[in-house]
Amino acid sequence: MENVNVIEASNLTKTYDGKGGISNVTLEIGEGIVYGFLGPNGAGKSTFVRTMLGLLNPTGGEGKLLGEPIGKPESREKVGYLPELFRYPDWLTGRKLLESHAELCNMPVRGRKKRIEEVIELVGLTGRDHEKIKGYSKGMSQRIGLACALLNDPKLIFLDEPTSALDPIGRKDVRDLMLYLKDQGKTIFLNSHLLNEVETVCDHVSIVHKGEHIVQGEWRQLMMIEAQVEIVIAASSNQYMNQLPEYVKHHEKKNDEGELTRWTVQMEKQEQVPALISKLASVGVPVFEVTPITPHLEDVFMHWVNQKEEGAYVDNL
Ligand SMILES: Nc1ncnc2c1ncn2[C@@H]1O[C@H](COP(=O)(O)OP(=O)(O)OP(=O)(O)O)[C@@H](O)[C@H]1O
Repeated sequence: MENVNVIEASNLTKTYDGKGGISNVTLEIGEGIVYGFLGPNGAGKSTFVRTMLGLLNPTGGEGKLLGEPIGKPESREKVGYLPELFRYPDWLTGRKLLESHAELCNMPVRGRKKRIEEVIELVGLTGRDHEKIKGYSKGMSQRIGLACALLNDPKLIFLDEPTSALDPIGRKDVRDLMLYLKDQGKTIFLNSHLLNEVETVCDHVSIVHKGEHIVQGEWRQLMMIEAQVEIVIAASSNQYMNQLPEYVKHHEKKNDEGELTRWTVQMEKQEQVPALISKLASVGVPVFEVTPITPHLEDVFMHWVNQKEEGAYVDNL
């Protein structure tokens, strides 16, 4: 099967009287990807999504959803959207809201009831769907919003900060739902300011900051901002650790564990890790353990923001 891009943006820009918004976003997202659009409040995430959905007119560039130019109603036919701030008529019950949504999106009458049951179950509102939205908690409101976004069985789903109003259990439920949708082959575009949320569910990530598209790539690769490892060696080899090769930027003894000692060693690149291990082995240092140290998520984020500010070309890793 031909691999079609589900989302395409080319220098897409939307500013408000020349200010704010988001500028020059270029990206391509294939089918079945969970894509994280990560940035702090005000970075331009909602502006980008609303522009892609044709709710705002771009001030520059182009975009396509499922092969159709943005702005055309066809581009939205198989798209679901959970806005960040939404208000539904709260005198309706959850079920009535879904029924009116089914009407709005022209769902065939046959099969509607079944689909409504399905989404109610999917978002965990079974048994609460006959209650008025007025009495829903924040978490339940978010769930009914998700149910609306999924009702038409979309191929592509935009979720704008879907867990920001939720407690840890609610967050986990939404995360599990995203993973379930991914398993179903859906493409998900997730706006989030939560590093940890993006890390848990997204394969690919864009980092956005102050209206700028900073970097994009596989999250695994974006995380490799430095190569830091913990090494456990025989205590008798400690002396050698003061004569490490030049590419070792920093090293520090963590603790003594009887016959063994634990060190942290920092290099510039991941590729230098095997070289260091060979070097240690070649001079007879017994290495018992080498464990990569994952950088803090905040450090990863700031690393890429600083790179951009220093003018480095960091697009498309
Ligand atoms: N309608 C508007 N008129 C003027 N400026 C706007 C408008 N909407 C957004 N902005 C500005 O554009 C920038 C990006 O806002 P946007 O809401 O897209 O960011 P965001 O990353 O989604 O943040 P948040 O998660 O807080 O909504 C901000 O500086 C914001 O003040």
